[in-house]
Amino acid sequence: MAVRMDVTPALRCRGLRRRYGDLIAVDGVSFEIALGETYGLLGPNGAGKTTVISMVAGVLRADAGEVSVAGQPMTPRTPAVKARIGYVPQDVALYPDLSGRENLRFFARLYGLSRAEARSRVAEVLETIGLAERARDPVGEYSGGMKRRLNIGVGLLHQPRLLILDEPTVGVDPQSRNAILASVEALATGGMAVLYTTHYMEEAQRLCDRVGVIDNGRLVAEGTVRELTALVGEHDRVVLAADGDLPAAAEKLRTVAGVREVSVGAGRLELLCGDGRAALPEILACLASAGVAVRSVELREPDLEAVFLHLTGKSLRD
Ligand SMILES: Nc1ncnc2c1ncn2[C@@H]1O[C@H](COP(=O)(O)OP(=O)(O)OP(=O)(O)O)[C@@H](O)[C@H]1O
Repeated sequence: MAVRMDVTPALRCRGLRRRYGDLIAVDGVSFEIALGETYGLLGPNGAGKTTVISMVAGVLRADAGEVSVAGQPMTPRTPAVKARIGYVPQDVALYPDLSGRENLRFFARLYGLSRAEARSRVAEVLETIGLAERARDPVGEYSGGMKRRLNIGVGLLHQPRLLILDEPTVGVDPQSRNAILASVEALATGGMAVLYTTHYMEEAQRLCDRVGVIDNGRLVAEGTVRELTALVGEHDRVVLAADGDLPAAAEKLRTVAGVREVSVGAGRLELLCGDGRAALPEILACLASAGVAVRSVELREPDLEAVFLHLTGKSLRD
């Protein structure tokens, strides 16, 4: 007998729409997140990421569209569905005079955990967010990044199946940024579905199993990083700083297998290759035989920045 797999997604959104006055902030957004999957919404400031996830989290009414969590439709009358979600907004709402542990205990009790449950759950969460050692200090003395981490901890207290994070690393120091990324990775490995918004393509590349590229309120592409970079033609760029007769060397390089284009600048050669890594040994041998001294080599593989530029004609960065 065939085994039936449960393929109900952790989250399904269909046709989400929202306008603010004349501005259509979100214009028919649909996507799904599987159990244990980390899905990134990647787009520049103002693309509509916060509006999408506020609707997903049930804190903003959609003008149209549907959200279901683990197969259950979400409506204002389904608090049990909301309870499966941990939503971590950009704004931090914590009590500065209370310690990190006291803040978490307060929210745990608010979520209805018993005193004993709260104590053990708070201890677990402090480990997950890497703040156990600072748990006794008042939150007013925390760095911005530590406050962000504690905010994520609040979203984890009730053990949600789906964690929604809205640009959790914006304005955060590098140490906290790393701690946040590592926590998300650990949670995903533990089976949590994660919806992560960011305008940092490095974060999307590191964390996300699949990425939805959002611009002007629309999803313009979706897929794994590999699938998305294939959209731009999968050309690697090899940039060499070199001394010698570069125009003559460029002529020779054009005959090397895998090299598609060669351009020459002052002390610099730039090559487009199908697979830069594979072509590199022959490129270097060719340059050596042409009497060119190579000072540095840089291999740039296509990234999500290139994908975004390709799809929208704009840069992700401001
Ligand atoms: N309450 C509001 N009233 C009017 N316009 C709004 C409101 N909230 C958002 N907008 C507008 O809707 C669009 C989408 O905003 P949103 O915050 O969802 O984008 P975002 O991708 O999350 O950007 P950011 O990275 O800056 O948070 C923007 O043009 C924004 O100015």
